[in-house]
Amino acid sequence: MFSLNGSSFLNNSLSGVSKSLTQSTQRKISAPPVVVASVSSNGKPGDRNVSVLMENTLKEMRETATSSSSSAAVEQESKSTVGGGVEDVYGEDSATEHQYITPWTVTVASGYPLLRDPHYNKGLAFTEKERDAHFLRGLLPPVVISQDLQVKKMMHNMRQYQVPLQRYMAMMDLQERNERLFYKLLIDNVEELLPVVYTPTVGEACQKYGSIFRQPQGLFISLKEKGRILEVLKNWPEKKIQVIVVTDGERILGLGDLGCQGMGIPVGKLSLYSALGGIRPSACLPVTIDVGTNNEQLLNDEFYIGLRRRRATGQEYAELLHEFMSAVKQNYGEKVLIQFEDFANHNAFDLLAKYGSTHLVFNDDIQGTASVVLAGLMAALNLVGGTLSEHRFLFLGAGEAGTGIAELIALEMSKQTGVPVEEAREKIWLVDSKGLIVKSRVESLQHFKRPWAHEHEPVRTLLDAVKSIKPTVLIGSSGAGRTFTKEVVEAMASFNEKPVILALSNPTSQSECTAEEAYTWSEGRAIFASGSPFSPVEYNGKFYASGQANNAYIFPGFGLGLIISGAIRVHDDMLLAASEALAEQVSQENLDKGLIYPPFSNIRKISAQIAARVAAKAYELGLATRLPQPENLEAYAESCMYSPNYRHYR
Ligand SMILES: NC(=O)C1=CN([C@@H]2O[C@H](COP(=O)(O)OP(=O)(O)OC[C@H]3O[C@@H](n4cnc5c(N)ncnc54)[C@H](OP(=O)(O)O)[C@@H]3O)[C@@H](O)[C@H]2O)C=CC1
Ligand SMILES: CC(=O)C(=O)O
Ligand SMILES: [Mg+2]
Repeated sequence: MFSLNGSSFLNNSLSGVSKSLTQSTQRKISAPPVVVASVSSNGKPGDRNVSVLMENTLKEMRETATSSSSSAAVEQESKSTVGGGVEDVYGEDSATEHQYITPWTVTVASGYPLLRDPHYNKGLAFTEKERDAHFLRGLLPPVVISQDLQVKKMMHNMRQYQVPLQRYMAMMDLQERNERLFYKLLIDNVEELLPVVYTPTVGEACQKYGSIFRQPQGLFISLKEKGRILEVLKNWPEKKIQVIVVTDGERILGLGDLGCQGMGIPVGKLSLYSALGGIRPSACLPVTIDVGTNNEQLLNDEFYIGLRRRRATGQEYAELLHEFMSAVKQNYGEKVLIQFEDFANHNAFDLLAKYGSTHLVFNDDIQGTASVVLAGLMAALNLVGGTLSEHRFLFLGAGEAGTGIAELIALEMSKQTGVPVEEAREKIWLVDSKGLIVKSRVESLQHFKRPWAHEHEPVRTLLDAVKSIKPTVLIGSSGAGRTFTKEVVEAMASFNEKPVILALSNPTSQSECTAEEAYTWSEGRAIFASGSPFSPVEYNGKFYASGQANNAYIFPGFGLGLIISGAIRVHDDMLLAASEALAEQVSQENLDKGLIYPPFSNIRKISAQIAARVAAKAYELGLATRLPQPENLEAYAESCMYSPNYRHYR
């Protein structure tokens, strides 16, 4: 924990601040948009104590600068000329060797640094008045344009890039250059840009992260930092963190172990938290835990950015994760949301179980995916008829996504019908890489598969499982592309008037089938949605638009709901509430087009509704700490949402 280390630190550091601020305030006293501090390793930039200290000092020095009498600080300055030189400006010389001093740089972000500060930069949108007030004259060409025109220009430029990765890099550059413009662009063009900052392009970006790496985004916590994670957290410039998305890079989308290069995922997910869910960007912290990688290609890649060793496992892994979880709680408190993302299933379930009762944790792949798929199924019932428990479900893939979804469906069935969850599970079947999960395999199954081992003779292939189970709903969550073959889709279409087919695996290359395949092979009868987006498909002169069954519909609003209610734990009923809220947003017009998800263009409104329902559930369950409960949770959620429009600088 940062300590002022007695009064010597305070005195020495303040004398330096005094001088620097006196100079700043002489230059420009009015309204600095930001105070930037560069400090030694004991005083962290942005540390709450330091910030308060500096803000107070800044205020004090403004008064000092306008006062004709000499202040105590100035006296201190003039006295401290002991160690040589004309003046001991920063108190370096008057400090003994045993005292700590702080190499302060206190500046107002005006002029050139203001243009280089992504939080405050507005580029050509700085007004004439702002250009005068903030020393920007000559640093920008004469034209002043609106943020809307900047958006139009950026979109025009983006559309020139033919290669998706170039668009991704352009977006990342923009995020690093002008944060508000980045979010405005993303919010105003969400359907076009989601595939750029998120799946599928983010997958390619992670694969090539080492080569395209320019600026670090987020915190990298590796085994090298063991024993020092709290210290590392304090290096992050923002202190009021509300959401952390953390990965260890072992199961990045359906692309496998990408080690430290998985960082693209927390960065992408958090940009959606802000754009789609309205969480302030400064409250979001992307983290990658680097325990090595088993990806030989990366280990041999000279541009690889992570630890060049094989993955730590067992105690070594658990200890690092535990230190991280403890440090997060110590640094940010009980109510910071920790979203586990793209961990391999042999760690994901255990981490969720271990920290679910002590931290506000949410596994997006297990829980967020479950909630989004359940919502899609609730909407699909309007097209295919029947209740949830009147359908039969078959999954290809029995990992985090597959068993997570299956469990939430069973829970919802149980709530609707009153039958025990164990009985509800009997309507749900899963296939893994070894075939249908059946009772005779139970001993060799991982714990999360065991509840799904039903009485049935062994079945090796998906096609045989489809023929035997005759599901009404087929869900792909295997990460294995093109596994819904023509025969599989045709079989589904042979005994279902409207087969529901969800190809959840990401990115596009891993999708179990394409939209075109689903519609063509089912003769236009499939109700289809996929994890990564597909363009509309023409079949027999009719256009079919498929929806995107992706947890991006859920986690931003879900997280917002937890935050606005001050929830301290995640509960399954909150996932059900989120599913209901999302399903209700599917209009008759959407359904008429065969869509089981609403368009992303309306996502902020949808997120506010999800947030309101999740928050209401948190209050109902006694898990909310923000009291009293706001009367209108939806209006409250909307009022809390970050807006990327530029602010005016005085
Ligand atoms: N659309 C969305 O919102 C989301 C999509 N996903 C996607 O789902 C996929 C899986 O993720 P997740 O569940 O976390 O991964 P896991 O690794 O936890 O699970 C994968 C499962 O698929 C099985 N499997 C793999 N290959 C085959 C194959 N060829 N035939 C049959 N079964 C196979 C595995 O079998 P075994 O156990 O025998 O190894 C395992 O049961 C990924 O592509 C991911 O991107 C994930 C989360 C959200
Ligand atoms: C969408 C997502 O979380 C995944 O594919 O892992
Ligand atoms: Mg994921």
